[in-house]
Amino acid sequence: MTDREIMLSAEQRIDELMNKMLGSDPVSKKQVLQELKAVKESVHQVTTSTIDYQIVVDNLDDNILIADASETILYVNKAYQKSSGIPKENLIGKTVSHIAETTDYFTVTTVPDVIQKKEPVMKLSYLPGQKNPSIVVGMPIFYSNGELQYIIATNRELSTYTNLRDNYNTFLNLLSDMKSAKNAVQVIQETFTLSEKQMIGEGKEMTQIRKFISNVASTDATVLVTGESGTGKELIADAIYTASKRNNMPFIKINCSSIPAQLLESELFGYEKGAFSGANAQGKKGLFEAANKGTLLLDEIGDMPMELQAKLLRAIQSNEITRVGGTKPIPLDIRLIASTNCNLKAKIAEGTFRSDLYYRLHVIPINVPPLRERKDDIALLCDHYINIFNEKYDKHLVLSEENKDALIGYSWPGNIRELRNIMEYLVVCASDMDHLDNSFLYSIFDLEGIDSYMEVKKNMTLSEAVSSYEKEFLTLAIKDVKNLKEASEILDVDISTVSRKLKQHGLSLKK
Ligand SMILES: Nc1ncnc2c1ncn2[C@@H]1O[C@H](COP(=O)(O)OP(=O)(O)OP(=O)(O)O)[C@@H](O)[C@H]1O
Repeated sequence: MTDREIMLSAEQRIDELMNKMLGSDPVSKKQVLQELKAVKESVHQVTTSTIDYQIVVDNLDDNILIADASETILYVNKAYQKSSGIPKENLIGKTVSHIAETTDYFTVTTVPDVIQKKEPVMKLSYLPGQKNPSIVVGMPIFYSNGELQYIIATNRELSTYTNLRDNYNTFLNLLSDMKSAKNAVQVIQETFTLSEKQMIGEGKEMTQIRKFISNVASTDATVLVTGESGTGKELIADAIYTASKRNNMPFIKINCSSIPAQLLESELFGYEKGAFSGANAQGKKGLFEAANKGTLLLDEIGDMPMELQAKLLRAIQSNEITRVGGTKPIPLDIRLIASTNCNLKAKIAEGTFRSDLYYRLHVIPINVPPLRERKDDIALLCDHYINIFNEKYDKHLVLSEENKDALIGYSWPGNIRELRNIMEYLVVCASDMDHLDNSFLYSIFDLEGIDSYMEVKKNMTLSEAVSSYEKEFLTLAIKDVKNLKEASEILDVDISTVSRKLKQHGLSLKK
């Protein structure tokens, strides 16, 4: 039985009892008491075992109005009275249409529509005194025989939903910021994970860098590694850490440009509890604290926001940090390595990098030259990566001397990262060719690197240079050409000349 049915049955029993007492049949006092006791028990069951829904609905934040099938208002909650400014005594017992006619509160009402349609109705309405529209919803409640019993009308300011959506978007943004912050940090606990990566290069530049690494590794001096992207700055930082006496302590690598600026400070320096909304209630250790006694690599330091540069400078100068929202300095013992592919001097000149920080970091500078300036290493690096990828993909690619000359001639704008990628591509895509033609190599080179390739060819006679240029020019010109006629049109020479020139340079059109 529902609570309502229990109460109705109790009411019915009391009526019967009263009729009995008033009727001609005599009823004993004992009998009356017994009956009343049973009624009391069933009422008690309802009042003690169920939630007092009236209190709940009274205190809901949504405006709630309940009307019956004749539009008569039966109930309004506190929120409704507050937002309408009409006390419940002026509403209860009146019809919705009457209130709509006599007050300006009901500009839009759903109750008559629900009565007419016998289905939920939703409308937008401006309630007096509200800047934003509200969503008004009317819900029908039916008796078990399908007759309309009540209409429950609720309304809520639309801004609540839009705020919710904005909060949700903020939450999503925060989540994606946190994800990118997580990816921007690498924590190395032991050296062996790094030892797989060999540093290749026997040329004078790499020999000097190796010597430098072995000299500085044992000290705690700050190192600033500069060089173009892909030249091996991170590998050098790894080598310094591996050879240092801190190699059994954590090595934390942070890519400053990948952590969203608004998170960088708290990621680096940590925060105290309650420092900002959304923060962990207990506060959090920053990466500086996590790297204590170990090594910290600040990669892409040139992208660090100016405000944080001041805090970083203080931390380096005083060997202590203060968490965001905190006042207590925390002493630290960290070996710092910074790296960048930016020209920090130029950044200082344009006012985006602090010169005092630059000089604090520039204690031991290591500049890694681009690959085009250490050509002696190119063939070694190619062989190194070809071996690695041959083994990985179970292939047997061998580069010819001619291939190596072309690879040495290329200017590698993406440096060793590009070389590594091209070697992987060759092993995967060209190891089944009978002969790896240089024209295939040119076709996968970055055009930027090919342009500079032309500039770097020195120590040649004019006719050698012309012939070499002609070959490369033809290689590029016929890259996407299907037949000799098309090639002759592009080059503006007759077909027999194209054919002769291609033969002379050992080139052929793509099948
Ligand atoms: N001397 C080297 N011998 C073998 N591989 C190298 C050498 N230097 C770099 N590499 C490889 O080249 C790739 C790029 O190196 P790394 O990430 O250290 O460059 P980076 O200068 O830090 O680049 P970025 O500035 O873009 O972060 C890596 O795969 C690395 O292992």
